[in-house]
Amino acid sequence: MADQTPRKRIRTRHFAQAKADGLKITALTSYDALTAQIFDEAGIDLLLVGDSAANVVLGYNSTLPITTDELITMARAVSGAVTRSFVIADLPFGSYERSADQALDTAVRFMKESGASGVKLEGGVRMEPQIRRITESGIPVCGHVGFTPQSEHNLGGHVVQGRGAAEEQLLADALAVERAGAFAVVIEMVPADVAERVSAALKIPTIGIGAGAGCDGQILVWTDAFGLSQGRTPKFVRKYANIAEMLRDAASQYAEDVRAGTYPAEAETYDNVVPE
Ligand SMILES: Nc1nc(=O)c2c([nH]1)NC[C@@H]1CN(c3ccc(C(=O)N[C@@H](CCC(=O)O)C(=O)O)cc3)CN21
Ligand SMILES: CC(C)C(=O)C(=O)O
Ligand SMILES: [Mg+2]
Repeated sequence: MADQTPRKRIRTRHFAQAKADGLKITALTSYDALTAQIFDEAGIDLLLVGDSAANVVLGYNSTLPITTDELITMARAVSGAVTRSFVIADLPFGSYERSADQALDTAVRFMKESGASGVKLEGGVRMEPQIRRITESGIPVCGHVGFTPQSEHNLGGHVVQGRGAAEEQLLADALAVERAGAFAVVIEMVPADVAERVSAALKIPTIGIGAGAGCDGQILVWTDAFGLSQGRTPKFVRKYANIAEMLRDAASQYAEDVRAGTYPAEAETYDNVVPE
């Protein structure tokens, strides 16, 4: 979608317009002000303060433990750092499943306390009441269907969704998200032909992750795409940089200079002249 030319703040209507015009939507996760400002300057349309922060920031092995308070702090940092990107935050596991009321309470907290422009939650048909209640309260919602990491124990691990007979359920889930009023939907780890069919069937844009090029946009966890995540990354990740190597080299160079006494040099030191 839109190159960097218009610096006007992105709104939900721009995502609808992008789909109508056949312009791809660009999205990345962000968890702090430093990366948010850089991705905003780079022209990324949508920044997701994902519960993947549980994995890539906090070092947990699933997204389940991260809390609403923790994500709100990160969402506030990201929201405050952008001038153009549309910022949404994940509703964490346990903060919306019980009822539409619970979901609205959590979504309202994000809007009041973080300055994000919307929220994302996982689930299709089963989350229709939640999505409807939040959108009817004036809060943009992004859905998330296919592989939904908060349900990984129920899904039996990181497993591709929507294959074979499961294709119809996936389509039903995506249609439910649209019917409930969402402005977009993330489709995760689904065969490319299935995601393409869902994208064609929906009026709202689809944002794929491991769902092929037929989606209306793409999202990746930034630490995966730019080489900061440790260990093996999912098959769908393309590595655009090796930030981990750059940081390691910079840190060991610094340590070497300190040990050698070559840092700090005189120019990096204060003299003892009392100012007038
Ligand atoms: N760093 C990170 N990247 C992500 O894309 C991501 C997260 N964290 N946390 C939340 C969810 C979980 N997701 C994941 C996590 C693992 C696989 C994965 O390991 N996939 C394997 C195949 C399945 C397996 O063998 O476990 C793959 O090679 O694609 C995929 C998506 C996507 N999201
Ligand atoms: C992978 C994306 C879609 C996500 O939900 C996250 O980063 O938490
Ligand atoms: Mg998430």
